[in-house]
Amino acid sequence: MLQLNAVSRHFGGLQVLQGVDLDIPQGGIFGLIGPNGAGKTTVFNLITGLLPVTGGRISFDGRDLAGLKPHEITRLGLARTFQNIRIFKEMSLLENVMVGMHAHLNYGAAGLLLSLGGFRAEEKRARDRARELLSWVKLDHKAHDAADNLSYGDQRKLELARALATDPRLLLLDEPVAGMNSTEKTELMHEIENIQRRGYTIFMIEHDMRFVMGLCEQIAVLNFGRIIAQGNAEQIKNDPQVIEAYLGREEDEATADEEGAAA
Ligand SMILES: Nc1ncnc2c1ncn2[C@@H]1O[C@H](COP(=O)(O)OP(=O)(O)OP(=O)(O)O)[C@@H](O)[C@H]1O
Repeated sequence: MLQLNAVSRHFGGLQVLQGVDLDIPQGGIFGLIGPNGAGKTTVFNLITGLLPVTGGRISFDGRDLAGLKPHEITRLGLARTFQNIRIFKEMSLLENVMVGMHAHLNYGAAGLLLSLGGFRAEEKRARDRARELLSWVKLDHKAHDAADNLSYGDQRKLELARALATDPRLLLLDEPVAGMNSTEKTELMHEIENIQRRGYTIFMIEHDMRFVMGLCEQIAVLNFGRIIAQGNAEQIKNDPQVIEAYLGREEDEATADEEGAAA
């Protein structure tokens, strides 16, 4: 569904991605992991058109995305959430999701929110759909609350509902469980599985190993801008290069923390 072929990106002299090949198959849940600064968010920024590639090719359903603007890529059926939450805190949850829909309606978000007369029928459809999407992440009972009042975990879920509002076929999630407690993580795991069962393809970046390993059928590992391994959870856990580059580093940090605490 989504293919990256020999993709590279540099920022001045800093080579952040080199020869990245990825193939995200339709219908699955695919994970991208790697140490801090490996280049994961840059991969999403290139896919969604926020940054141009400096080499290689990205295609979605066989269509080259080069030169397309972010909103044009969204219209092709590709949506994302961000590592840093980007919701409108002064708006209700329902309004936040409805704003996400405006790319697919015939008039702008402002008209939608002001309930301009001739748009009532379409507005009702949008509202019903927004409420349905909120129910997918178990937030429909808070539809009229201000987004500002949500816990951090619920704000992440709201972002997910808003991304779904653009009617994507592929959903990119950038660290969906960052800041969530373990109950929230378990709930989100089920909600993402249900979203996948509804026919969506999911591609996520996530640091939480239990979450990634529990949810993703395929996982790719990025280290210093290169894909060093790809496989299922079992293969990734046992890959010596991954252990060295990623899991090993965590153990080093844990050991250092223990030593620090003991000192
Ligand atoms: N717009 C930019 N300009 C300059 N350097 C950038 C830019 N975006 C990212 N970088 C650099 O590229 C490298 C990779 O960053 P990126 O955010 O893609 O990593 P990441 O794997 O997502 O990290 P993390 O897990 O910490 O979020 C970092 O060294 C970062 O400083």
